[in-house]
Amino acid sequence: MPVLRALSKVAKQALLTPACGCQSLTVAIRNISFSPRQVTSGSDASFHSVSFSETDHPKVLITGGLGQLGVGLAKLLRKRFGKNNVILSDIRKPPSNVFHSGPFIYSDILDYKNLREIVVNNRITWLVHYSALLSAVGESNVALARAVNITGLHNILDIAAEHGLRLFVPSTIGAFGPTSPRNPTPDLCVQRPRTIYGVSKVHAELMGEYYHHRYGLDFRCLRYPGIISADSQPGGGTTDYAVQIFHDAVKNGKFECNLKPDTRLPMMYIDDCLRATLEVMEAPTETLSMRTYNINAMSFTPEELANEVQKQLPDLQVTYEIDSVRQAIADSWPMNFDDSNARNDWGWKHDYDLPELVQTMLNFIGSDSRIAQAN
Ligand SMILES: NC(=O)c1ccc[n+]([C@@H]2O[C@H](COP(=O)([O-])OP(=O)(O)OC[C@H]3O[C@@H](n4cnc5c(N)ncnc54)[C@H](O)[C@@H]3O)[C@@H](O)[C@H]2O)c1
Ligand SMILES: C[C@@H](O)[C@H](N)C(=O)O
Repeated sequence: MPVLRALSKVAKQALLTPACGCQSLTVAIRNISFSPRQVTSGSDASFHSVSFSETDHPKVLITGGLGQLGVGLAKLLRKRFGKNNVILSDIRKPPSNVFHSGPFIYSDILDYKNLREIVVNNRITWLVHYSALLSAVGESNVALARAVNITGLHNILDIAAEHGLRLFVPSTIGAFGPTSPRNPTPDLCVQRPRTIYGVSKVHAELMGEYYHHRYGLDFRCLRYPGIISADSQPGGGTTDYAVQIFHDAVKNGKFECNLKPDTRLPMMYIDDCLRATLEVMEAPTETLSMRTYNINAMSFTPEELANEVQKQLPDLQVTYEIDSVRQAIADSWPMNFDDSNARNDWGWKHDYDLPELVQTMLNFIGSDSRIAQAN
């Protein structure tokens, strides 16, 4: 007991003044008798208990890493920081190529103790929080979406604040709703989304910014548009059609679209999205005038995308069978995204517009299916 009391005293003394200048705070303790969930001051990562000066590179944990975006991000970060400095995690079993490409670990974000153990044992300094249920799948299981997207986020925020991590949480065009300005949608405006996904993402933006101002958490957030990738499948979103069209066009020459032909949404090729994520994580604190930024590349309708694909594959037949849930969601989302703050503050610039996107996707999927046919 005296040891615990002494440790508790040391821990209390270590509490510093939060960024807002208000009194030092201890975040609620979760089952830890002598280690208060303390958080330290300043809006920079420089106070970290394991700071970048102690290690050559950040030590990164990616949650929900087996979805559409995580594997690609791990590849990019491993190139930059070294294979063993980036740990992918998920609750699913990784395919063998992913398992053998670098460290993988089981992590359920609803298990706070397990998360904390991973962060401590691996001396994590950056946390990229990708676990989520996306918009369409969230509407089919609201209770699970609420647990993963909201309760899970609370665990992540507390772990990150307690261990002085730099935390990236993606938000989305889905964080806006029918009463937001839709063409274009600025960073700061009314946000009244009508999906559990959108509500949970607005909550994440606000909680992250609150922890930043109150406790000095180095929280960074980008609102991604719909992301289009060739080698990874989307996980139940409203923008999935813009990935599926390429696979169906190459394999069957036919595509049935579940959104109306004139549904305009902001979109981005995955390489731009992952690069933006790395860039905002590496941006010097003083360049960030905000903690949540819109980023964008292009904006198109299913009809415009189909026309561009048909320039390469003129025989492609496109029909429309509208999914009412997805259509209602899409109709409430931004048509165009104003990302001027990201461009001005930390130099965001996309590489892929619609023609390059289509060419790249067709090259990738075409060469993949040629390899499959040859085998
Ligand atoms: N893909 C897009 O178009 C897009 C656009 C905007 C924002 N985002 C955001 O980017 C992030 C990654 O998106 P994605 O497309 O890779 O999503 P995804 O649905 O493909 O993958 C999410 C992953 O989370 C995992 N997961 C679910 N419950 C979990 C739990 N309890 N613990 C740990 N992991 C769990 C799933 O197994 C899955 O692998 C998400 O937060 C998403 O909201 C994605
Ligand atoms: C836009 C994004 O957040 C995701 N692709 C979805 O449609 O749900």
